[in-house]
Amino acid sequence: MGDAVVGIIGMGDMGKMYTRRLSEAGWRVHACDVPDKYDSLCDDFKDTENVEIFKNGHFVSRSSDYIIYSVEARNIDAVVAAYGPSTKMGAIVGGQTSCKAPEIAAFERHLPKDVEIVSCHSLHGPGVNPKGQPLVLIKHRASDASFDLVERILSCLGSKHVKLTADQHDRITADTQAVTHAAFLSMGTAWAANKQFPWEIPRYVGGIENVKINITLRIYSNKWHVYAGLAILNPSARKQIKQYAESVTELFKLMLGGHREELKARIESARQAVFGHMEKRGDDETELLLNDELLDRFSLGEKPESKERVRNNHLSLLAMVDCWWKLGIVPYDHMICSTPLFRLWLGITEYLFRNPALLDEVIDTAIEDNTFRADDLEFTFAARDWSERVSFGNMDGYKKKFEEIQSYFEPRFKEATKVGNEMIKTIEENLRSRQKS
Ligand SMILES: NC(=O)C1=CN([C@@H]2O[C@H](COP(=O)(O)OP(=O)(O)OC[C@H]3O[C@@H](n4cnc5c(N)ncnc54)[C@H](OP(=O)(O)O)[C@@H]3O)[C@@H](O)[C@H]2O)C=CC1
Ligand SMILES: O=C(O)C(=O)Cc1ccc(O)cc1
Repeated sequence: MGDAVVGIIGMGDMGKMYTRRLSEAGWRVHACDVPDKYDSLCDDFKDTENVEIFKNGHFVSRSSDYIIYSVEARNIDAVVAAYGPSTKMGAIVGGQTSCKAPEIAAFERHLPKDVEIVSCHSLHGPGVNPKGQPLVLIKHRASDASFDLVERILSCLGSKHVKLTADQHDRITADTQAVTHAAFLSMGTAWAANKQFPWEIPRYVGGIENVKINITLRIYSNKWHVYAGLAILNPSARKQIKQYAESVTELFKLMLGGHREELKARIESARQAVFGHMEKRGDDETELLLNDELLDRFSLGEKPESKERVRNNHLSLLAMVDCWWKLGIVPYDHMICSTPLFRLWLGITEYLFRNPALLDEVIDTAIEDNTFRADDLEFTFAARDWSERVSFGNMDGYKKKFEEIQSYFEPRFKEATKVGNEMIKTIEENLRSRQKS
């Protein structure tokens, strides 16, 4: 490989994943975490060729040609302030944080002027194979040659390079990530509030419900700071999450009031705005992202004996499409820059909205069936509460709530991660083979 040394500051899940893949591809990697983890990191990487662990970011910065900050978004300013001035003259610096506005601001504030800036963002978690997944690259302050070098270095991930500005990145990820997480966080909050493990209740098992359960558990098994950072530090995210909470509230009020025609008309307008273009095309691309057989395969619980699907009003999905409509978002426009969770989320909303019989059933259920009222009430409270914590920029409040619910679901994480990984892998393979054919 070339002579360039890659520096990684922050050896958490993402930093380690990058270090392993880059070093396997033959790049020399200089890495560090906080000084307390020096010994354990040295131990972890003692047999890994091409990797050298350093005590802190000064040593990494002064000796590396492309330095990637892979730390918590909320710490980015302090960490760049500490190590940025030690950057090797003429080196390139980037970051892996999920929200670029604060990262770029920190680079501009603290890096010497001779240092170039090319940032990145892998749009998947550390446990997902990066091959074929989108990797956003941001040429913020760099020559073409430096940008080419970064592309060459990161090409070993096998990801799809998506070139954006920092601003475009934040607007798209607010649509794809922040609001998607808000929906799943709210589902988990409602289940915990009602003391449910949804896979243990027969009416929750199967199809769309499997995706809801697996993704919710996947999110809660992760670190709070990832989700807090990308929601609270991204200025566009607040508006999306707030609209989602408003859509949930307004639709729930229509259901409670028994306003069938109004509910129906509103859902139809949202459907037209988000999925209407597909009806007009009639080509292969309009095939559904997900199907029954695929959706039914990944369950944490036993499927009930009776084949009959249990009705649900799917408030969380109705509100998502309502929210996209109100904000003028066409989610398919963001596919090039989407995460596996977003594709699954879009997959299940599409599954509902492009099936007229199912959508009619959902409306009937919403108006006539009281079985879900308690769940929907808690879900509505939850969506609003998450939105408020995000709007107030309340990191501590976010952490407290997240960790409380996390501990409720904790006993099932091991199994859920296994099933969730398998689900993502299979569904992604299915999507890929469809794109090829
Ligand atoms: N997890 C995911 O799915 C994805 C995350 N990201 C983004 O990547 C970044 C890293 O995420 P992830 O790896 O999951 O998080 P982790 O918490 O696993 O890793 C961050 C690491 O940075 C360390 N760190 C903090 N301050 C310093 C410092 N001054 N010097 C050196 N190391 C430091 C942390 O130590 P300590 O714990 O002691 O603070 C921690 O080990 C985040 O910004 C996240 O938003 C991007 C794509 C996917
Ligand atoms: O797919 C998702 O939305 C995830 O939850 C994983 C994730 C988290 C943070 C990122 O910056 C990118 C991907």
